[in-house]
Amino acid sequence: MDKPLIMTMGDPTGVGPELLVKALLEGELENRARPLQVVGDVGVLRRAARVFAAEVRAEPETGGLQRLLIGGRSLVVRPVSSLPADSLVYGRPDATAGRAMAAYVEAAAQACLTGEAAGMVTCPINKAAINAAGIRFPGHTELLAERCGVEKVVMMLAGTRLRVCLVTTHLAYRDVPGVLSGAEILATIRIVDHAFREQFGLKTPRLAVAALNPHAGEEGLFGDEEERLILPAIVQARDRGIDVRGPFPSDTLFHFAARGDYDAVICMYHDQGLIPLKLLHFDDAVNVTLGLPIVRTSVDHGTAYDIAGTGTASTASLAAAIGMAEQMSNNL
Ligand SMILES: NC(=O)C1=CN([C@@H]2O[C@H](COP(=O)(O)OP(=O)(O)OC[C@H]3O[C@@H](n4cnc5c(N)ncnc54)[C@H](O)[C@@H]3O)[C@@H](O)[C@H]2O)C=CC1
Ligand SMILES: NCC(=O)COP(=O)(O)O
Repeated sequence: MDKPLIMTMGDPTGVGPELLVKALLEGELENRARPLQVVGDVGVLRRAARVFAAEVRAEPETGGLQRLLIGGRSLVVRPVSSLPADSLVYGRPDATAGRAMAAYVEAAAQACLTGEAAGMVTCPINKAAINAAGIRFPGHTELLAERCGVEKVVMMLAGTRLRVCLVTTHLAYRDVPGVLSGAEILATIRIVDHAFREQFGLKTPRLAVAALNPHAGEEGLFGDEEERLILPAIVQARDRGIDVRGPFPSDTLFHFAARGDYDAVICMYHDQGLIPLKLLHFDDAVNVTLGLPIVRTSVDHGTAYDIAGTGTASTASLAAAIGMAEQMSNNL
């Protein structure tokens, strides 16, 4: 049988569990290229089913798995926690919930690393809660890099019109200039170029690099990172045969990328890339970790506490993340 894709349930107090149930009830998890499994918590998924007034029946399954029939549709679950589902409060994850959401990620990564699973698709976690549980990572991206033994990975958020790839990820804005280096920028460009060729089938990816400062530094008047760090990295990448241009002022670059001039924009920091991306693709973008030895995609959004438990969260990003994981796992 085809290896499964594993979906992690995410924060039990966020929208992750109900998104999985909603996608199941919408038929989104059926007739996929690969079988799907959820790593999570049966009690929490039962609670999520109640949001949609869906009946749940449990059926025996082998190999430590459990099969839930939710509204008549089948979901295979790897139970990793047994949280007191009915006393969890939406938007209030404690350290126990933090430990559980990290354990889902660890279990899925392990299944991918041992070759048992073809890839993983993650639902959102709360970074503060996993840290409260003593798991010192700012996000999936960094945790997975460490667990896979990879020094550098790249967070990419991808929509049909725009893809953004980040040189730096989860850190305070004031720390960005100090962390940026020519080596990090070059490594990011190389990982993106390699992943596009090998995993996304682009023969010659066309990459653009965003400047850090207004007007790309205005000849040094507003900062020198462009001349000192970004341009030398681009020159080195071009010497290696990569089609990469820039640094371009970022106020105009995303417009040109979104109209199709480039396959991806290399961005210096999180919000530089995610603001234009979410403006265009709030519902349906996918978060992908490039440079891992395993396939990992994710929804592009967070735990959405303001609507958790209402059943209104959109499943579009989850569906797109599953689709992209299927595509990437076929290219392994
Ligand atoms: N991959 C991950 O694990 C991610 C986790 N987070 C975590 O999520 C938590 C909340 O982050 P926020 O910045 O508030 O972002 P958020 O994405 O959770 O919410 C921002 C706004 O978008 C709406 N929204 C989010 N997803 C939606 C969906 N599927 N359908 C309809 N509306 C949706 C929310 O209701 C909210 O109004 C934080 O703890 C953060 O660390 C955030 C992003 C990614
Ligand atoms: N905003 C995107 C984001 O924070 C993704 O974080 P993660 O995938 O590393 O958990």
